[in-house]
Formats: sequence, structure tokens, C-alpha cells
Amino acid sequence: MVSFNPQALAAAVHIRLVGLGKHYRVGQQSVQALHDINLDIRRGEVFGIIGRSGAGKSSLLRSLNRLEQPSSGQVLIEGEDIVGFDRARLAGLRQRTGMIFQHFNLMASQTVGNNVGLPLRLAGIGRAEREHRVDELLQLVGLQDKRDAYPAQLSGGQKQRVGIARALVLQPDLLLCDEATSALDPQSSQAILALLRDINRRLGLTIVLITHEMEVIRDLCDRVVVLEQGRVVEQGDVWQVFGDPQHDVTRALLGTLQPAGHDVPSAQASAAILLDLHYTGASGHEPELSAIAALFGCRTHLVQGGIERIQGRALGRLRVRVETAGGGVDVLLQQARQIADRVERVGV
Ligand SMILES: Nc1ncnc2c1ncn2[C@@H]1O[C@H](COP(=O)(O)OP(=O)(O)OP(=O)(O)O)[C@@H](O)[C@H]1O
Repeated sequence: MVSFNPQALAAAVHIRLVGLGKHYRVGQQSVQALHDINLDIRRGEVFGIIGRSGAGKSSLLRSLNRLEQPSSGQVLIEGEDIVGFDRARLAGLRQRTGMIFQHFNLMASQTVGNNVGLPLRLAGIGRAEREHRVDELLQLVGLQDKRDAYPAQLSGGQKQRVGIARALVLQPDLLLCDEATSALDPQSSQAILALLRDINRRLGLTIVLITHEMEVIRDLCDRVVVLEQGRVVEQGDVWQVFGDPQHDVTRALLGTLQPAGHDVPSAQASAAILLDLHYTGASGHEPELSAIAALFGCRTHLVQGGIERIQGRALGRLRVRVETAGGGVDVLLQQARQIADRVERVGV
């Protein structure tokens, strides 16, 4: 009997990039957009790509369905290198790969139903089957009553739902999202994220997305890669990368997510020190005030802090002022390390 192991399936590699490189020719000049990218994207995960403008995010995403032709290396999907695919195999690949865009790319002169049904029509699927699939997909994205409407009659969030329905109509196993929520107001953006999360769980399809909105990565992705000048500078589980970013670029990108910074207040006189207790999620330490109070007693004052939960782990930083009460600072630091993942002395 064939046994089904969901864990093994979840960890299976869906996409493997091996030494992927991409350069563009601009007149006499060559722009190297991607250098030697090596990474794995697992089946069924939501994988985010972040980086500053020009870092190579679009080039990477568009290499996955050959909207860009890689200059070197391999793009293995299900173990098959798509770089050398001919037209026929490329058409098959594109059917198995949906894509959604920042500006939706809908046909203004066609109804919602026709927009969603277009890939089916191009694939030569008959009218009855088309109608059935379009209905199913409009139901999935909550637009069953908009089948005969035109894109101009829809809100931004509704247009993106149409884009999602169209991307899924051929039942792909991979969905590529290019800044899918960037053009939307915060409320519509949240609704689209919830829909993508639901689709990922219900259909088990792999989602690869690029975004400049760190909240999207935090709220939706399992793992993330950070690109800088066409190279991978950091990658890992979101809780890990966001909880303890290792690279300056990552820290800069995450700047918008951190609690608003304040001037470091002085700990006043030599009777107290300021400590930052960092919670990175690595060891499961919980940022509990009771634990801090138990350790330092009434000699502790919370100065500022911000903790959030990502993938169930507590991440963030608490800044505390601890009165030394004549005791050694080294002892205080050692004690603090029992309750936090990292301890930093930031003021005297
Ligand atoms: N068609 C093209 N022709 C020439 N150069 C290009 C082309 N597309 C991208 N580039 C260059 O390749 C580099 C990477 O671009 P890419 O669009 O992949 O980055 P990105 O991280 O997606 O940027 P952004 O966030 O601004 O969209 C940049 O230097 C860009 O100018």
C-alpha cells in the first residue's frame, strides 16, 4: 500500500534555482540583474522575495515562468529544468503557473466572466466546461454576482479578485504574485491577503510573491529571501529573518515594521543601566513582565517596547531600566540572558 506522508510532502522541493543568473543588454552595456542565485521553494509554502528597488525581485519571479529567459543556471520545477523548454512545453508550464499583477491586467472591454474564462478559451476548453469553471472560481473569490460586470464597475480589491480567479482557472500548482496588494487600500489589501492564505491552505498550491510591504511578508509568508544587487543576502523562516535580521539591507527594509524609535533615555546616574531584551523566537522565551520582575524585583522599569507574534512566536524588544543597587553589571547581564534571546546594554 502506498502510504501518504503529509510532512514529507510539505517539505518537498517544488522549485530549485541553481546558479541562476540574468543579464540585460542595454545598447552596448550589460546589466547583471541576478548573480548565482541558489534556493529552494517548497511545495505548498508561501515564499516571499524582498529587496530594495532594482535588487532583482521581478527578474527572479519572472524567471519562474520564463517571462524572463535566464542567462545562466537552472530553474528546476518538479525537477525539470525549464530554461531549455520549447514553445509547446512552455505553454504547458504557463498553464500550470498562475500569475497576478499589481495593476490587475484585466481586459476593460470584457466582462468579469470573460476575463476569468480567457485562459480556458485559449486552452481550447468548450463553452459548457468554461461556464462551469468560471462560476466555481467566481464563487471561490466571492464575486459570483459580478459575472456580467465590467472591470470599470469594480473596486480595486474586486479587480484583484478577478485577477486571482483568472490566475487559478486552469488549476495551477504555482501562483506568482507581483506586488498583488500594492495598489489597494489597507482594508482591501487585508481581504486579498486573507483570500490568498485561504487559497494556499485549501488548494495546497505554492505561492511565490514579491512585495515592498513587509506586513504582507509577516502576515502571509512561511519563508522569505532578501536580495541585494542581484544576490541572496539572507533567507529563512519569516519569524527567524524578521526576529533577528542579520543583514543591514534586511534591517533597513524592516525599519517600517519596528515600533517607532525614541531617543535612548538616560538611565540616570550610575545607579541604573538600560538593557534591551531581544526576543527572536529562537528559544521560545516569552517576553513576560512577570519573569522580568521576578528576576530583578522592584528595581526594574519598562521604558519602551514592542512585541508582535509571527507564526506563533513572540518577536521584538523590551527596553528596561534596571537599578544596579550596588551589584555588578555583569551579573545583571547574565541574569537577563536567562529570560531573553539576546541582551544588549544600551545606556548607563
Ligand atoms: N528589461 C530590462 N532591460 C534592462 N535592464 C533591466 C530590465 N529589467 C530590469 N532591468 C535591470 O535589472 C535590475 C533588476 O531589476 P528588477 O526589475 O528585477 O528589480 P526589482 O527588485 O524588481 O526592482 P523594483 O522593486 O524597482 O521593481 C535593475 O538594475 C534594472 O534596471
